[in-house]
Amino acid sequence: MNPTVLRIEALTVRYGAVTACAELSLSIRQGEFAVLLGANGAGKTTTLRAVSGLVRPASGRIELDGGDITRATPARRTARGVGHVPEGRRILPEHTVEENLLLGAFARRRDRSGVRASLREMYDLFPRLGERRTQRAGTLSGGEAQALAVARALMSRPRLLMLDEPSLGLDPRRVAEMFEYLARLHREQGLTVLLVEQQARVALAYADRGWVLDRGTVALAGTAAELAADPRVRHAYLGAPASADAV
Ligand SMILES: Nc1ncnc2c1ncn2[C@@H]1O[C@H](COP(=O)(O)OP(=O)(O)OP(=O)(O)O)[C@@H](O)[C@H]1O
Repeated sequence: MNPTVLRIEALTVRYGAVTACAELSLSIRQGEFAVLLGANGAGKTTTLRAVSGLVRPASGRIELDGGDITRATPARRTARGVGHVPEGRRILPEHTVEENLLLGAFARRRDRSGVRASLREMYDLFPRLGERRTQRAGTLSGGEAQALAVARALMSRPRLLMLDEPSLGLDPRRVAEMFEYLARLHREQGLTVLLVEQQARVALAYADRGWVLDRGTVALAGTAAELAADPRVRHAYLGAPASADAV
């Protein structure tokens, strides 16, 4: 069995009086493609933010490759292999495509030849970014901007790539392309992926397994096939009528 890349133990995160994660525990093994599902406000985004160090947990523990990162700075976590594509992409519109990519490799900046090689890899993977490398990122289309956000996270050579709603604002064809691309990275490079996605059908088609969060805690866990067949998931996230599940 592959080693555990990410372990979250009894994570509690509060925003004032709101408890966003309530003793949440889950773990992901190397090379898994995992998905977090759940209604709005279930705590999915907060879980990713806690792993990348953007929110401070009230209690609990987060481990990466067996090492405690609960109190590490976000930069330290990036250097240790946490890649995060936040909701809304957060690319720098005034900077060029290439400058955005180089920012993703900031922790590796001394390895100039390695960074150059990664840039070439990204332009091979996303030829449109190569064509536009001297263009301001603000001029990219929605699909290209999403590709840039993913490529920027990959420039840090993450052990774990977390993506928050990567399908947001993309048309169905681009969503399929992006998932195909992630699946290829996962298959060919063994990249470990943790995805938050509202489009449960497409996410479960690509993921190995997942969790459904409810009020900050894991309500259901299973393989992607088990979740896709579960009446509660089918009804709440896959658009199946409740009556069809009653039999
Ligand atoms: N910055 C914040 N300040 C106060 N409350 C917040 C903040 N961010 C999130 N929350 C609250 O924490 C809870 C969990 O939110 P979170 O964004 O993690 O859920 P989510 O499952 O990602 O939902 P969505 O799909 O809507 O992004 C919600 O009740 C939300 O209103």
